[in-house]
Amino acid sequence: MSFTAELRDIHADLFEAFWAHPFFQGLLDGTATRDAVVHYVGQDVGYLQAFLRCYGLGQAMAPTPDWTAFFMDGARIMLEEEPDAHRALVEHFGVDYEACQESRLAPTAKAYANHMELAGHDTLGVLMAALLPCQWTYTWAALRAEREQAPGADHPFRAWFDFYTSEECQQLVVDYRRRTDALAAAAGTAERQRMAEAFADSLYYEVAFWQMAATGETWDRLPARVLGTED
Ligand SMILES: Cc1ncc(C[n+]2csc(CCO)c2C)c(N)n1
Repeated sequence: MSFTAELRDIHADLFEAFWAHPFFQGLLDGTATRDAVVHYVGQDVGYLQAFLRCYGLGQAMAPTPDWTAFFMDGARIMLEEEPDAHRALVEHFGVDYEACQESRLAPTAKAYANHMELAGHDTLGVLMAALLPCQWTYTWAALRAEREQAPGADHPFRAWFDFYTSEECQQLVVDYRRRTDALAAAAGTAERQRMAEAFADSLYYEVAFWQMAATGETWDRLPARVLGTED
């Protein structure tokens, strides 16, 4: 079994938790609240900028022109296409995408961004393993939603589904996995271990990011799960 197929198996529970999280289910059935969605997108703008910096760190480690092109193309897609998917989420609530960016990353978003950027100062393999869950979870969950719930053409978040289920995004997952598998195969035991851990941490943070949105987590407002007021 390939390195990434094995990680997918080991962490099937986290993929499931990502899918089943009430915030994501709320995006699917259209019941997500305005506050949660605006907080999510407001935080995600900063997260995406950290992701773009990681593509820069990847560029700095690119061993071949093919790798340079991979990171350049990834950054281009993020700059040109990803914002549209997110614009649809907030515009449904009459909120301007450009206006909703929050000035400070909340604890969970900041921890995730820091984790990815630190991986970008390790090896190319560790960086790729840290970045992979981002593309994989979103495209996997959006395809599953299309398959199981068939959100209609009039779904308020149609552009979100269209982007993450696009051929381009599906191909990115294939490419990410192929590259990560090749790096894992060439890595020694210690590096492969750090790759596995970087992947697991990012996957965990993907679920935690939904939770941050749902609880309105910020530095000033502790989430209910910390305050012990969650029922
Ligand atoms: C918290 C969070 N996780 C994942 C994504 C999705 N995403 C972010 S960058 C990117 C492109 C990778 O090449 C993708 C698919 C998001 N928007 N926010």
